[in-house]
Amino acid sequence: MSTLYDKVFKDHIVHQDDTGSCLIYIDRHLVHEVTSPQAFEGLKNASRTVRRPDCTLVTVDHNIPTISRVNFKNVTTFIDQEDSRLQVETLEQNIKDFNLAYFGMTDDRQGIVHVVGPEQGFTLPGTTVVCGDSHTSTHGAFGALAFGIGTSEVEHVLATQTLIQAKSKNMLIRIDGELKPGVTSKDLVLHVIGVIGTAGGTGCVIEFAGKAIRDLSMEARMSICNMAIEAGARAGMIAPDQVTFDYIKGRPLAPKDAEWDKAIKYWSSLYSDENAKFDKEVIIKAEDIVPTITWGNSPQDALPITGKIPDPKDFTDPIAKSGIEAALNYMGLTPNTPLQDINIDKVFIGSCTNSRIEDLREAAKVVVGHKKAENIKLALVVPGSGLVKKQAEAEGLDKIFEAAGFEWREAGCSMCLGMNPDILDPYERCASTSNRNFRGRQGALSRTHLMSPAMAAAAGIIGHFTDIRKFPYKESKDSPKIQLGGEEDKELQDAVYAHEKAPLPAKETESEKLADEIDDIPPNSQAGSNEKPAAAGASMEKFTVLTSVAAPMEKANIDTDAIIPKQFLKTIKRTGLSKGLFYDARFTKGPDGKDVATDFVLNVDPYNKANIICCTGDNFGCGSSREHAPWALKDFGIKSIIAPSFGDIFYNNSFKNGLLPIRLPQEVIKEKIYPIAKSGKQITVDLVEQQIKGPDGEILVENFEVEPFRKHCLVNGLDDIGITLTKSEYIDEYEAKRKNVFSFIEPGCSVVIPVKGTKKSPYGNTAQEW
Ligand SMILES: CC(C)[C@H](C(=O)O)[C@@H](O)C(=O)O
Ligand code: SF4
Repeated sequence: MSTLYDKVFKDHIVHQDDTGSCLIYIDRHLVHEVTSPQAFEGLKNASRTVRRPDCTLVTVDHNIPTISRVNFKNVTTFIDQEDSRLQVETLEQNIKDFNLAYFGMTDDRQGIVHVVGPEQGFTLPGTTVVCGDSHTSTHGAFGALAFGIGTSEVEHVLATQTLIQAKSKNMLIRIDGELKPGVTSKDLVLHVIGVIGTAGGTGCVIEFAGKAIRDLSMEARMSICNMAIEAGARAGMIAPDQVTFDYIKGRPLAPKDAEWDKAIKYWSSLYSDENAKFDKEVIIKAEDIVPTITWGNSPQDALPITGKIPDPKDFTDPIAKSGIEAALNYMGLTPNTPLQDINIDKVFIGSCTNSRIEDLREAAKVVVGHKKAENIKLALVVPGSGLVKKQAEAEGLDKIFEAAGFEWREAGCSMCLGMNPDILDPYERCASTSNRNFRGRQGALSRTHLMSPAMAAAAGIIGHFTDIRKFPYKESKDSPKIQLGGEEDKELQDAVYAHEKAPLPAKETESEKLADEIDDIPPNSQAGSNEKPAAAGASMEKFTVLTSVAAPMEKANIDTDAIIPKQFLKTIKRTGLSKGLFYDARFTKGPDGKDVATDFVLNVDPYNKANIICCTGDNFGCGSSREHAPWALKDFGIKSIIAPSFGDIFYNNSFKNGLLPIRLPQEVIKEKIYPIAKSGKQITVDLVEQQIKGPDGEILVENFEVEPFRKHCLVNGLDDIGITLTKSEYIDEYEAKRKNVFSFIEPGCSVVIPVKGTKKSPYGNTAQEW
């Protein structure tokens, strides 16, 4: 009895060593400019090549301006921001150096990686899909095992086409029944995150199932899996079905003819067996979901549009209470204000969550015949790819938006993250279809509220948040017919906070037991320590015993945007990031515009020299896959972080950089470690003994958990690309089998056709005009 995830994982195991650590094969690797420069540099330094250029597809999305490209000549003249330009130029140079398939800015196929992959048929059911980007979870909508990775892992995949992975837990989220009119997949996923919390899926691969999911289009399914990462999950998956097959058929990189038939046969076996065991199950009734928006700085701060801003007085848990107070303060909101009374300044329709053609159609249906409200300074519509843009223009959607005063742009990440010129000014409030409402996400001091495309468009027309079910649609014969739901408000408003009070019970199941057993196996002495340093890459500083003061932090959901804000991601190096660490918390601007240090804990003696962080709140390092977060921590001198739970990608990235994240029960941290941290006394983290000791050598934690393979690498200072390359015979063997059994995914990008009017080349890259 296997789950969908179990099946896909099993079919990709290249090798499993006696520590239980698995080497899995990666079928599809998407690459963008932000998380790849250091990876390519690593390859070059080690004289390594890209193992499978045919499995590697590259585009540019985060840094590019979204203004008209009519006068585009090349990125050097087109991109004004120096650091953005350098990142894109570096990417283009790497594409040439490694001969990779690339959709550049003159190509209609360019766009946000997570829009491009599915659109091209590069993303296929049952494949493993990775990218140095957390929203790679999007591709799970096809029944692919798709997850974000850090830059070290990008390098690992480029060099070996594999990754070292531990098996995650299985979580089922079943949505029974039917969604009511006016309720979209974005409302559904925001509701789910509101209910389970941003740490609800930690350590799990979530399978979304149930009638409400089956009824959704592929694009709507993608919006759901896209945000699985916001629920803390490693990945989100939906079993492929006829809707999936119909979407893929005929796409440029999809299998054809006999290979198509062979593919369908395999893809049809990809579902969770009837009695398959899930470690966690959540069942939600679709009828209970109403249009949902966020109010705070975490995607779990989701409320029905009929609700009101929470009141900290209603919360007893000190972390939840102070978290709400801080969010209200940042967001400029007053407790108990009805959401629909809140005015906005800007609208952003776009991002890898909601920039596909169906999203634009939904927004256009709302906008048609209306004008944007007077208080709206800017309403941006940014298609997810050049092809989405073309399609929308063919349908006349651009004209509808422009007639209403909305701006129609070129494809890119745009204001989702603001690594490009599209940003909010300080204190501006935005109705946004993106996926993260973290502090400063859309610009310094920006205020982001997440919602569906129809709700964002409607807010742009009315000038404040509004219930789409009451919106006065105009002109369109196919405007949705909507009836309002019954008594939903109070109960729903409470339901979405359930996660603050009672975390979901996690029963010990088969896979958990297996994981525990694997943890008990002693480290494999063959896995690297006897290798020659050149092969095994003994390049990391060793971690054995560390004694230091621990900087106390009493906060949940410390996201990687907070650890290192977006402006510091434009570097092409791994070092020099300590200034950016917790930048918005550590610095404020003085009257002369210069940075002035705040009293943030890491600025204050003795914690300004701390090597350890002790955090009492859940989910440290949630959000983005940026490896810049551990790089910045390391640069500052932090070597270990103790917290009740971590964002999965951050946890992984930390080990790759010689940092030791330690998960401990919250009570243990609060009772035994936090008071010592607060007192400014030192603690000792002993990785060899897996113990934490107090200032007088007393044992505070007898045996903390760490996977044997990770411990082995840290204690010996081993980089795992070297270790994996010693297993290349297993990779060869797997590839031979893949060629035969999974022949339908073999062609990959080798069939990418170069842009018109240029020379042909095997991967389309050398043929492109830059
Ligand atoms: C830049 C990239 C690492 C990041 C991510 O991983 O998510 C970005 O896409 C984001 O949305 O924050
Ligand atoms: S979340 Fe935003 S910044 Fe990240 S990949 Fe998606 S669109 Fe780009």
